[in-house]
Amino acid sequence: MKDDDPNAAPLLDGRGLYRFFRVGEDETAALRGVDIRVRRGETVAVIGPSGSGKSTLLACLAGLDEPSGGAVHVGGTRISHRPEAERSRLRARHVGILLQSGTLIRHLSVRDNIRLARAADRHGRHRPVTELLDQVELSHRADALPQELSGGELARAGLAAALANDPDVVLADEPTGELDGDSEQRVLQILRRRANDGRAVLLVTHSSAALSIADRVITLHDGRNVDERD
Ligand SMILES: Nc1ncnc2c1ncn2[C@@H]1O[C@H](COP(=O)(O)OP(=O)(O)OP(=O)(O)O)[C@@H](O)[C@H]1O
Repeated sequence: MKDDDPNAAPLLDGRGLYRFFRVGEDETAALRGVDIRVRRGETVAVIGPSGSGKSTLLACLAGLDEPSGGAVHVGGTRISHRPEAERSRLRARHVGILLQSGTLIRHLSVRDNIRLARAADRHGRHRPVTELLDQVELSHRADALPQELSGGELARAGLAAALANDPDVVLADEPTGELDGDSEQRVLQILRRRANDGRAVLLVTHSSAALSIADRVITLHDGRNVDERD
């Protein structure tokens, strides 16, 4: 099967995903049978109202959380329903994560944050730190601490760390949330290029600029996919 065959195995594959949360007597069904696939070369956006399950879905796809039912495969390997240590290892190998809250460690420089992200996958496809800094146009800020960066620089530093192991899949939760137009465009261009280079990108977003780089948009409502449009 060729990579450009629409039936080729997706790089990110979540099937029949359920996630229940129990708080006291109450049970919330955050996901109720979500199916999501992102193929090589694709950027897919997930939208939906507050509480529809977007963050829960992203956490399950990243192996940060376990679905109550269904299965997640990344790069052809099952990441769900494994011990935490194994999920961490697979995550470091296959997944780059960008969270709104940021993923950088405060007391480490941008350069050391990227090194740390690389070290998480001991045998991985490490990209040179200088190349990563260059790609996000932050070579001149390599020694800065995260809190010394502007919002746009911080987002790009997080992106460099997420790309450090050349992941098959990038999962991003509102990656351009607080950014002005120029910074937003720079981050989106890097993400779009990732997909064009044959990886897969999944974005949870409300931004129309971010939606414009997506090949497909998936809408969640009450923990279910309600439709899909190109
Ligand atoms: N750890 C948790 N414990 C209990 N309920 C949770 C937990 N995490 C999420 N939920 C519930 O699951 C549902 C989906 O939440 P989720 O955060 O995935 O939605 P979302 O679409 O990302 O929302 P938003 O756009 O507001 O961030 C909500 O009803 C939420 O209250």
